[in-house]
Amino acid sequence: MHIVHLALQGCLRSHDIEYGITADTGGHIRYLLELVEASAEDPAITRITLVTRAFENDFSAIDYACREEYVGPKITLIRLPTDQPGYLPKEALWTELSSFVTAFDAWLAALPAPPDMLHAHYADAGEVAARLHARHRLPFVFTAHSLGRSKLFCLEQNGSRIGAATRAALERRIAFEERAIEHAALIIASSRDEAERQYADYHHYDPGKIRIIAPGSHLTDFLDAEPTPAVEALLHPFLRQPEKPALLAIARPVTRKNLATLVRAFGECAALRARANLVIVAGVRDHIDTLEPELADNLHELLTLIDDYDLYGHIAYPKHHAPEDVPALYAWARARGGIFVNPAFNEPFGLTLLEASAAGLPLIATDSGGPNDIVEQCGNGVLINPRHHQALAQEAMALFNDHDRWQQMAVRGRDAVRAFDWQRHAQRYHDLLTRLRRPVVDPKPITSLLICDIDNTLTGSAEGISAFNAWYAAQGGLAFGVATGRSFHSALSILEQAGIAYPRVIIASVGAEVYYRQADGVTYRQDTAWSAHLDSRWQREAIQRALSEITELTPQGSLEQRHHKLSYFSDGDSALPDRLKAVLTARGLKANVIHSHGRYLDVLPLDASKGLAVDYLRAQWGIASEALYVAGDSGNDLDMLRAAPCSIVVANYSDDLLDAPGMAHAYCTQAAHAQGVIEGVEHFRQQHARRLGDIA
Ligand SMILES: O=c1ccn([C@@H]2O[C@H](COP(=O)(O)OP(=O)(O)O[C@H]3O[C@H](CO)[C@@H](O)[C@H](O)[C@H]3O)[C@@H](O)[C@H]2O)c(=O)[nH]1
Ligand SMILES: O=P(O)(O)OC[C@H]1O[C@](O)(CO)[C@@H](O)[C@@H]1O
Repeated sequence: MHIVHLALQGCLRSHDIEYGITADTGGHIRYLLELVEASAEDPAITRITLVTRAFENDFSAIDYACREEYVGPKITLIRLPTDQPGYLPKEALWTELSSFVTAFDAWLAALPAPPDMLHAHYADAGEVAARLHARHRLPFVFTAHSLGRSKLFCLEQNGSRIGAATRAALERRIAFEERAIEHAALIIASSRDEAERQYADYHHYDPGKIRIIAPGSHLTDFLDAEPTPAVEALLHPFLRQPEKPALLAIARPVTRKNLATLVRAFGECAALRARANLVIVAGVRDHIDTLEPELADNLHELLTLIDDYDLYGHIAYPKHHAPEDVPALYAWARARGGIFVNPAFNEPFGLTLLEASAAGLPLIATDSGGPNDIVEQCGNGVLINPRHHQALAQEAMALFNDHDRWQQMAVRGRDAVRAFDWQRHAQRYHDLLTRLRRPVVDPKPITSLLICDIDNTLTGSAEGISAFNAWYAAQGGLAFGVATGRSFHSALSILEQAGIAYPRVIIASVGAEVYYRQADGVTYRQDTAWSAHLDSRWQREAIQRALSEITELTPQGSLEQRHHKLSYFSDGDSALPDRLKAVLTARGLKANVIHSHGRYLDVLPLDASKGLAVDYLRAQWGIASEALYVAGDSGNDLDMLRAAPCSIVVANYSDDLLDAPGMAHAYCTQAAHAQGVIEGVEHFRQQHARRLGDIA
């Protein structure tokens, strides 16, 4: 397979990236280079070409006009010249897109065969890919890296003065993103926040086309890093007591990264200044005033704040650093019991958080964007509102004052961050590309339907999953689907991670959403008729208001809240659901309340539950009730298990499922997890065959 990656902005080269030399030379370049390196290891990938724009420059000694650069044995970087010869920031690149497309067309025409897939990185490349798609029907994948709507929203929320030119540039970028989202065959997001919140603000948002594959990082560089004399030489001249713990930030000095709030947090908290140093690594520069205006303005603001708070001797802000200094910078901070801080107004994902975690630094990060996912998965930090500098200072002091907590976070982060792995990313990425190119044809017609819960029903045993996949592949007209409390993206992520066959249908968010797999075998389409049906009797705001007064309920994280699902943690009292229903009824409100695992409590429209969604599907597909199998293990599976005649409870069940009323007909398997599912289906098939035999 030949994959062509398009990435137009910033200073892209094969090695020694000058991060921060321009506002657009940042994480997307690291992401891209590390992705293609991992991608090239797969023998199925025969060739990878990175295509960018050639430009002349006077701000760096590197030649960015050179037409071709070797990146690796299968990887080449091609630079295509456009009408204007000089460097252009991403806001001005749109003027060159037409001539870039013309140059790309000529390059394409000279290839012996068209590439198998295009992959566009960031809005401008997304627009180029959409135009190429219109001409050549080349399928393309889109990775936004940072979405314009989230940025605009954050700037507005922050009360920043948005000039007419900035607004126009953002609106153009958003229009490009809309076109890329509309025409891409597949969108790769890095986090649930990005897939479910950031993309959701777009008119062409189509959740079924988005897959979350978290990036990796060259973690070993950071896991094994040690402080170096070079880093000491960079930092120590700034600091009166370099041995003190440090708050460390590494980010391009763009407004979105909000480094000024970090300086304010430090400058205004005397206790923090007494306790720690502040280290800000914000790109590389020779003269501030020769940088792009946004970078120069932000650096001027930082210097002014440093001066106003008189932070000399307490803060380091080196002018230069080499790529190999970066792991050593984190290690230097770890050796002093430091903390990594990312106070961005919005961070789409945040590669620095992976790097810091691997280096063993606890995190204080913005609660807006990808850090939600990273901190939840790694359990090694706290999220803060990036507008509240006092909260940042308080959290830092609390962590510095609790060495055991610091230590736990450091250990947990180093361990958990290993899940962010480029090899695994590349495997899932290639699998999706292969399926897009050669769709798997589903057997028709569907004669029976198996709906399984995911967690602890399908998952829980790797051998069980292999057996299930092999068994399912041999089933003719049986369609397999899942019904889960997870969101659609979270469900797909766990299925892909666990290596479970792609379901034909996904009933997500406890029955609140239904998605069907498309003919391409990869993407899904949401059932909008089901959503419209749920809308009719759902008063979300009023229900949420009423429940906010119930002290035994604590809302789950914001990503668990869906349009048709409100999720809480309960105090475990089994009488709580009935009390909640009474509270709602007293206000003329109605909802379905589902309690599971003793602590999760989901409030759904009266017409939504796993069971109701399964029944809707059965009716739609005309499946006979004896040909519908459902399998589950816990409380939120109860209503579908009760309703289906072929009801399978896997041996490892919980929530006293079998003692619940209406479950006498269920079959409890001997085998646990996915093996139990196979056993259950076979059991009901044999039972059915015996009955037919008896009748005959
Ligand atoms: O002075 C600096 C500043 C940054 N970096 C490196 O540059 C990368 C920055 O990546 P990231 O923290 O992810 O931020 P962005 O540059 O803003 O990258 C964009 O693209 C990334 C990849 O998709 C996403 O993770 C981000 O959220 C998105 O804003 C990291 O490896 C840093 O170590 C340096 O080496 N030196
Ligand atoms: O701050 P913005 O405008 O969202 O842009 C994000 C920037 O981050 C990057 O990913 C940096 O690598 C670029 O693609 C882009 O210029």
